[in-house]
Amino acid sequence: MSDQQEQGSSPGGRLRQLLATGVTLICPGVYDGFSARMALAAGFKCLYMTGAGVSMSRIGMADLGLATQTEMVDAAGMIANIDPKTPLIADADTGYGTAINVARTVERYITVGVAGFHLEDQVVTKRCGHLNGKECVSLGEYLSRIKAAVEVRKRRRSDIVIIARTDSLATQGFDEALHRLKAAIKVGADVVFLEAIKTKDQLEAYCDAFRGTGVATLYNMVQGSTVGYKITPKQAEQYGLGIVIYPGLCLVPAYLSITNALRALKEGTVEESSERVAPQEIFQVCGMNKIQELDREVNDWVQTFEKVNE
Ligand SMILES: C[C@](O)(C(=O)O)[C@H](CC(=O)O)C(=O)O
Repeated sequence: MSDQQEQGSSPGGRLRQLLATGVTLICPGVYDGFSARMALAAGFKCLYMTGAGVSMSRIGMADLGLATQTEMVDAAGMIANIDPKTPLIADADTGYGTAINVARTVERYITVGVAGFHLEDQVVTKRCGHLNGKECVSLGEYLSRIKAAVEVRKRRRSDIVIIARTDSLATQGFDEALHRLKAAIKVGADVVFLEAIKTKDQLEAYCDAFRGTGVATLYNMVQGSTVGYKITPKQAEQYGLGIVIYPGLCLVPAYLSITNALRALKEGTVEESSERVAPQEIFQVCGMNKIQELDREVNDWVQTFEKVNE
């Protein structure tokens, strides 16, 4: 019996079940197999694949719209399948082109087992939502992206969760941003994501606008951002937010710790570091026991087979 059959639901279905509980879904941002393994070991119910993290870890580039559809799909598929029972929300940026590119992105996210994804209205040469100088496409072009995603979901009989993100708060203001999110919901998106909320008032108005509508609201907690308004998980629950993503949760500690370790090696003080971990401990987080168990089972089977067929 496959993992999906065992759960009686698809990745999208599992994410929908979590959203239906009404409890704020706290999603750590992961960007590669290692960070995903650590988040799974920590027991999170849902993971978020940060595009910024994938861009930096996979191609060594800042979040400036350089990661391709292929790179994003590969990363998402690998992460989603480490533990298929834990749903993955993946960044789909702008969908990587026009409506037909969006359609292909969604097709491929469905195929590789992504549970939900967010699609935004920045121009294709996008940038991190917490940077200055963003540009957004027209409402019509934005909705064509959402519509393409909705159509693919329907044609594939999929229940993948479509999260409509707008970056237009920075470019056109709060009312237009809200208008875009409401329009995206009418087209068929499931969840809204107002990017780079700056103030408590904006956050409250955002939550009020969707309270009682059955539409879950996503909040992007970019810790350390000089732009975004910061809240705690407890406050997120009080606001009634549906999902909170933490894109930098793994990325920032990795940056700080690795930089320190490199500095220590450069300065010749590496041996003094007290925080050593045995390789076995890390390999175990990355599935060593299960892999070796399977290897032993196969070897035992081969031995029995050889004996019987001597
Ligand atoms: C959410 C986001 O799209 C991401 O890639 O994780 C980024 C986060 C970041 O760059 O820190 C964003 O545009 O907010």
